[in-house]
Amino acid sequence: MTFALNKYSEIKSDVVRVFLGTKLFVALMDARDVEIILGSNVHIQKSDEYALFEPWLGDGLLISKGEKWKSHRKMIAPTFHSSILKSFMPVFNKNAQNLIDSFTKELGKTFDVHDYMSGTTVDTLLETAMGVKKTDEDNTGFEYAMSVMKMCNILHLRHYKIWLRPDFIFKFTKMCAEQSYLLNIIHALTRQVIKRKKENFIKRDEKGEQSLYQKALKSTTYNEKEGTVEETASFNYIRDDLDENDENDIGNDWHSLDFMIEASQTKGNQLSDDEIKEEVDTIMFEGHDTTAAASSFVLSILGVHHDIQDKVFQELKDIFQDDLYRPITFNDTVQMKYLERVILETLRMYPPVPIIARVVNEDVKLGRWKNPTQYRVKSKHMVGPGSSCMLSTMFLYLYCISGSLSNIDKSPRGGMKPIGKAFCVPTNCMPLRRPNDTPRTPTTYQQVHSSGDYTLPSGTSVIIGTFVIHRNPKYYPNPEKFDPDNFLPERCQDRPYYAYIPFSAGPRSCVGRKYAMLKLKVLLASVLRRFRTISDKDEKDFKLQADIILKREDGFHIRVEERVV
Ligand code: HEM
Repeated sequence: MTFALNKYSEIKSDVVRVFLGTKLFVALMDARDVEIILGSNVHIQKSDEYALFEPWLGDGLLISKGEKWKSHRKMIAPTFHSSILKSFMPVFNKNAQNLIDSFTKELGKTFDVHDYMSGTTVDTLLETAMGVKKTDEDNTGFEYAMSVMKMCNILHLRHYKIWLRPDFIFKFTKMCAEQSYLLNIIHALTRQVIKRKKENFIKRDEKGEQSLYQKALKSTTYNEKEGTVEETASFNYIRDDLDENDENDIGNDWHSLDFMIEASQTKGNQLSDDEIKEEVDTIMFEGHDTTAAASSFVLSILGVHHDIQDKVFQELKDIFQDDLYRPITFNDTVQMKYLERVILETLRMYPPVPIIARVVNEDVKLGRWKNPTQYRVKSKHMVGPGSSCMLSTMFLYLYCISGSLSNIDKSPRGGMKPIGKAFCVPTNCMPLRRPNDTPRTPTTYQQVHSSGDYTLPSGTSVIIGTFVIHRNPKYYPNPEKFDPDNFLPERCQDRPYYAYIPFSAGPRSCVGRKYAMLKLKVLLASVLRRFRTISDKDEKDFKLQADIILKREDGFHIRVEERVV
């Protein structure tokens, strides 16, 4: 990633294009160009690279397109409404306590915090979004998390080793058998969960219980442009854990999956059992690995910046006062302003989803946001054979995971090792051509210095490099410095909205972002009010792993010390 960033600093280009064979990829680095794509209701189709997820996620929300995506999104978005999320607070607190118990056993040792964050995240998701409780002996969360991690590694390898992409070749590899084995574990869990919840729904329906889904729809409006749900009335039937005796308390038995099942039975919604399964798999994948990476980055980065960690602790002391270890309420999380800035800054520097890709199905003019400037490339910025440019660097990190299936299990967290600079995209230098020219052979790339009047031809795969945009000095004056104050309101106000997109933005943005922020606050506040985290490595020595989800290749190793209060 650092390599990618250095290259970007050298090139200073807002648009970079690459031909892989006849396929055109264009990377956008200017927030205003990014807005043209992400902010649009038209360019919402994911690029072909997402197709490898299909055996796992089917045609779920992450990949689906057209009317199917639109209607499912509309159905699922209300299930992440903040008032519903409040009812998850007791589960977040319980899982935070489990995490603290695990950390207590690690006192004085160096350990990889990602292992714990990953297991906890799956358990929390199962219990909140899916409504499945686990017993103390139950290892489902961990087993599932490990399977997800290994599946990501396989997908990664197929992105990188393009000859493994066609199914007719892939099915003859050992990896295919491993994939089937892992998908069996993953899908068995989702099938079992759905079956149980459906039985519950039928019982509730027979008893004539009220329809929460209908109420949720009545109390919200769906903002199609932003893909978000807005509250039009209060959900007073959902209990905040601050309320002692709420007569509208319906208990904690309702979860996103219940809503989905109920929605599927509601007139006008077409949602088959298979479709529910696809959405459950999607939510479990999207909601797990991203949050585990984000929380692990926060804990290791605070282990480096002790002054910032002390400020977080001071804020927590001010909020909890004499009762430092009491369960965290939703109201407490609203007061965690500094911790929130720490999380936002971590997601800026280490966005769990470092790249987003879309395909445009019509010509798209960039640079509409300004007077078209001269379409130019400085010759010193041209890229010669065997050298690199920003987009190939992005591919480098997308594809630079080496290793065969045999080493999946050997690496510390079931991950593979990057081969770094050994990767090279075959290139040949070519003069800049107008967008509609036909590509030359075999693979070419070059950068356009500014987006100017550039037009993305229909069929282009558009790459949005969140990681690079988040470190652009145009938007963040000192981008390599971890500074939570980047998110003070006065600093945010002049920054383009699309210069900060850890959850993507626009109609296809992350449906679980509020859930993620709430859960991160509860888990992190619970850990940080009890322990001080210490990293023996400096931030500059963090080795970032080019993965579908951004991680540390060297592992998230920290030590924890109990705080003396
Ligand atoms: C820190 C945590 C998270 C981050 C950084 C994150 C980031 C993202 C990003 C960047 C996308 C767009 C991906 C793309 O266009 O390729 C996305 C989509 C999505 N996320 Fe998240 N996410 C997080 C947590 C969650 C959680 C907790 C859930 C659910 C419980 C969730 C569910 C989804 C779903 C269903 C989509 C697909 C939405 C659509 O295409 O309509 N995410 N997320």
